[in-house]
Amino acid sequence: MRTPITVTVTGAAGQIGYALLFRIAAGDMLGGSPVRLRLLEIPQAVAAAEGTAMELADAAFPLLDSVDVFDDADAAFEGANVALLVGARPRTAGMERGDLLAANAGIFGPQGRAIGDHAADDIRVLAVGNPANTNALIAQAHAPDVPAERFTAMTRLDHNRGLAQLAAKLGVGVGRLTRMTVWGNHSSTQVPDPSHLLLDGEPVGFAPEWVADEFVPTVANRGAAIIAARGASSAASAASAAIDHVRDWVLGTREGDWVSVALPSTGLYGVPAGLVSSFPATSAGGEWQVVEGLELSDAVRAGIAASAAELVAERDAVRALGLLP
Ligand SMILES: NC(=O)C1=CN([C@@H]2O[C@H](COP(=O)(O)OP(=O)(O)OC[C@H]3O[C@@H](n4cnc5c(N)ncnc54)[C@H](O)[C@@H]3O)[C@@H](O)[C@H]2O)C=CC1
Ligand SMILES: O=C([O-])CC(=O)C(=O)O
Repeated sequence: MRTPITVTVTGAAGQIGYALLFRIAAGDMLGGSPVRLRLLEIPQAVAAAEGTAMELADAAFPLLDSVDVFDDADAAFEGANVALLVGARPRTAGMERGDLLAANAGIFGPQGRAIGDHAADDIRVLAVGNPANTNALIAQAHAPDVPAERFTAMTRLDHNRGLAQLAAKLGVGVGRLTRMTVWGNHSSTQVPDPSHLLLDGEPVGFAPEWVADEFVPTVANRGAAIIAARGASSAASAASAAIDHVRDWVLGTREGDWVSVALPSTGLYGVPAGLVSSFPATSAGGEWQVVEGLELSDAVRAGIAASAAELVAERDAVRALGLLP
């Protein structure tokens, strides 16, 4: 039997956690490797996480080696090869963006430190909890001994939402489409960009008016549309996107395709170095490589700059609160 891979999931008793854990345990994320799950929750939600652990046992997944529940980050990240940071402080009525950033810095800073102190040397981190990009940056800044590029944030749901809209527009299955791109922050300033899309390997053009007036707003506001329809934010689709992100990172992206990943910028495409921003990227050998040299329209270039400015403002707000080392 292959060596089990240790996966720590925070916010395990939440709605994304409930969808995510069963997919991981079923073997959807790690190419058939056995998995050890370590679940982190706040003390009030530990009982609920224990209940989910009981259900995971009852599903009798052949690849599930063990499930342990913790309310202590140091213990939860011990030996972790993959960390899925899903638990976050949601925005509540009357809460300013600065309050939200501060509350989450109080979660992601200590978790970053615990990852640096306790995780395995090959740790790979995906921040899902919002504001995901800045939460990834905060965690990364608290783990200086871990290579910065091991900290990523999730824009794969936006990427997949974009693919779904394009497939519907073209009247084809999503499996025939490659090279969708999302740039920037996982927020309403994100830049969904279909300009490099291929259908069966061939370029497809879209009217700039349709892209600007329908496609971009539909993808960027899809999270809010789901909340309006469901009365709760996207959960199973978010879990599915997290599975896609980690699977592609560990096992590699498809030949000829790329995906959207928020990772620490090296300055490419004018995004200030260090910000965790979404780029088109391929993965091979367990490492993301940003796709370089793409030609960008003026609209996309301006959108990337505006989304980067929002990320700078988020970073500076956290820094001003003394929450970045
Ligand atoms: N990046 C993306 O594309 C998406 C991100 N999200 C975000 O994912 C996050 C989770 O969403 P849901 O599962 O629907 O929320 P939820 O509220 O159902 O669950 C969150 C869980 O996190 C736990 N938690 C809070 N603080 C924690 C801490 N310090 N350590 C461990 N656990 C902690 C809570 O007890 C709760 O069980 C939210 O921030 C949401 O906005 C949601 C959809 C898409
Ligand atoms: O909008 C939200 O609150 C949840 C989210 O990040 C998304 O669905 O993209």
